[in-house]
Amino acid sequence: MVYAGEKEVRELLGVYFIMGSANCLKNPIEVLEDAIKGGITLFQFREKGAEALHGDEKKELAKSLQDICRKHHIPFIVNDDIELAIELDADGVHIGQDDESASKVRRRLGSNKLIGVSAHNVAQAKQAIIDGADYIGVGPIYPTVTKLDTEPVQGSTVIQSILRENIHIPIVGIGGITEKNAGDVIRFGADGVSVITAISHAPFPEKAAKKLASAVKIGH
Ligand SMILES: Cc1ncc(COP(=O)(O)OP(=O)(O)O)c(N)n1
Ligand SMILES: Cc1ncsc1CCOP(=O)(O)O
Ligand SMILES: [Mg+2]
Repeated sequence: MVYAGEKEVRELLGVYFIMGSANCLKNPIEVLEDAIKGGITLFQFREKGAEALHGDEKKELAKSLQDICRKHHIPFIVNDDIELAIELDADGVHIGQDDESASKVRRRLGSNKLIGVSAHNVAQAKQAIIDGADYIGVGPIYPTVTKLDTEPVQGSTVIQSILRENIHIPIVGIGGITEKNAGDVIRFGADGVSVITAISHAPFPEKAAKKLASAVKIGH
């Protein structure tokens, strides 16, 4: 998939669903299919944590989820695992400050893949641009129980300081985002919201994704 540019990336970030097998209360394939029906715009495969799959099992799940994404024209992003992303010809990767450097990843993936970088302050946002990132993930905006090793909760502060400095890069908020606060995250200045629990733990993931999509639309 080749990305036309920044406007398209901002639109793709709208409702960015992140999931691995450990996050799901039911079959991840069903969860993803429901989330797509509900209107997610981007998907990240994040197979992480004590219960996560490894090796061939991880790859097989990734391929099944990628097939569903392809069928519905939803870009498929891989978290952390650059080798897997290259092997599957994924649409992109998301990396954090402790992962492989974004500039190296850009050189490895070439110019037509989407690269997201986690940024926790203005300096990291500026560096992400220099390194060739297409978007930054900023968070945790609210308290989250999904990731234990996070930076302190930021609320609106980091997004607003990035915007105040006129740093120009698509931004997605992450951490503790629900249908109730998603609109606020957009009003802080984010282009979209990324969620794990709000969709993967919802009794009806399709409904949850629909409500998030509508909150994001209203927030804009
Ligand atoms: C969209 C998005 N934003 C931030 C993150 C977090 O990445 P990272 O800091 O590398 O932490 P892990 O997800 O790897 O535990 C993300 N995955 N996606
Ligand atoms: C991966 C990640 N990075 C910062 S917070 C977070 C977890 C977000 O999960 P949830 O939407 O369940 O709070
Ligand atoms: Mg990471």
